[in-house]
Amino acid sequence: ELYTALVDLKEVLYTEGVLIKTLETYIHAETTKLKLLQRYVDLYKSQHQLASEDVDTYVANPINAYLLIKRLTADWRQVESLLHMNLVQETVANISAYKEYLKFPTDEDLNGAAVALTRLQDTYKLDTSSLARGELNGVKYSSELSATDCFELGRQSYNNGDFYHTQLWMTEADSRLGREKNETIDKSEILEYLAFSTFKLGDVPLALDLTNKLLEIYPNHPRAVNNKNYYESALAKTQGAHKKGDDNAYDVPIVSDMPVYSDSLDPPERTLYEQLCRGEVKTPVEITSKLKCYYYNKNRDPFLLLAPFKVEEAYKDPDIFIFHDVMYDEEIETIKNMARPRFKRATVQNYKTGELETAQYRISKSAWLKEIEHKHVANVCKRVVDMTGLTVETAEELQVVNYGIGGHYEPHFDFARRDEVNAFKSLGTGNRIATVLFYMSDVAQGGATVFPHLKLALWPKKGTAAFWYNLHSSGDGHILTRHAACPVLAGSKWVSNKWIHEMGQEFRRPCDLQPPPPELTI
Ligand SMILES: O=C(O)CCC(=O)C(=O)O
Ligand SMILES: [Fe+2]
Repeated sequence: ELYTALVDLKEVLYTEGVLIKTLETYIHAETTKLKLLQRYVDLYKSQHQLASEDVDTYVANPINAYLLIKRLTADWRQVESLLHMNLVQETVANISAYKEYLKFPTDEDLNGAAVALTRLQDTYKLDTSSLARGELNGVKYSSELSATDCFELGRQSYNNGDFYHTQLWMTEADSRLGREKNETIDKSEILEYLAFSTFKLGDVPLALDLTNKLLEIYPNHPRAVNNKNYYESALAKTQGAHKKGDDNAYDVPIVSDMPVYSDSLDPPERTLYEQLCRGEVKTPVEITSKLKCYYYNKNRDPFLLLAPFKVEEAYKDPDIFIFHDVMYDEEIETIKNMARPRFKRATVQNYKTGELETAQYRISKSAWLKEIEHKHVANVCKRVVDMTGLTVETAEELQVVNYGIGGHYEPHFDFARRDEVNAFKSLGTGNRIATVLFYMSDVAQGGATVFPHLKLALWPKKGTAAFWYNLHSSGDGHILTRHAACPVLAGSKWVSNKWIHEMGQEFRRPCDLQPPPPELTI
């Protein structure tokens, strides 16, 4: 599960470096061996040539006789030992040994990275050709993808049953192949996947066309021959149906042309979420016109009188605040270094069973840090008290999160809903009353925290923190605090969460006598 965070990719890059060195060493040894053999051959040839010119004279000479025999005994043993030298075995053994202590990505990682790319493609509406050119939203970052790279992306999508992206990437592979001097993949392979995904998406005439193209290359391709027959009969049926006026045209499974990631988001929420991620939706002016920025010192802490918090209101009702410069670079470095070796793939609580499990809708790595472990962690927690006026006695430990390629967290609530099994029960401190979300990095592109119901996007800025109450003062969950972490498009995103619980806040945030409107609770 390397694709879940960028930190691990650095280790993979190191592995690649070791493999390059190993291969170079092997090639060097093999070249030296071949050069030596070449030298023997040259020597043998020149002597042999000489002998062949006048065989009788040559063998009659005792020195020549001696040399000839020596060449095929002592010298030949050297040649044989060179031939026996098994450099391949040695190299392969070395590489196997590396598997013990170097990080190698798995096929699951490859699939994860491919899914992440296609997710970015959808969320940020990236067109396939630009992506293949190494461009992300018009910014050229990486090297280009070859036809075979595009083909592999298509194949991964195909294996996931995602025919929409199979078609996109196989089409791109085909057009790239047409421009390649040294072709990196066989056209017939592309055509086979392209035809089948096209068929699955319901375009039988095009699938037949593509299959015919494949048959031009390999007239006896067994699967293509079968498919051609199948498509032709499907089309014949269709034409019959048309004549009969049957509108249900094709006798083929027509799958939806857009992939379905998770069933938890209703389509309008997904649309808003993605629009916010792309920065296409702005918070309504009725809200933004009421927002203020100010200096703040709730606890009248003498230190804070000198350096009060810089607060920016991001939303009103529910109130969402941005605190500027509340985590220092030194603290961020400490926290990152402590988290790195403990990172685990982030889990989510199964809503029905209460079990923790990994899920496609939350892809990141996270670790928990205790206050007692380092003064920097303790200072950050103390700051949370000053910022919020709440106690952190009952809060969870600091959760550090790193998002890698396409890492994201789809819309969710931080609090536990009434019908959730076991949520936070073992903690015995009540529900998550408030969230403080520290941004520990800037993000080159993507990675906003968005609140779809509020049409609000918070863009990560290193050292700032967002703060909001998840619960109404009645203790009911606030439906409008639903939020998400958009996929990271470029760069690496680091955040940490301090989740503050209900218990102990009785006098700090008194309960309201007025219950909230039912439509705002969940
Ligand atoms: O990373 C973000 O922007 C939000 C993270 C979040 O919502 C969470 O971890 O609960
Ligand atoms: Fe959250």
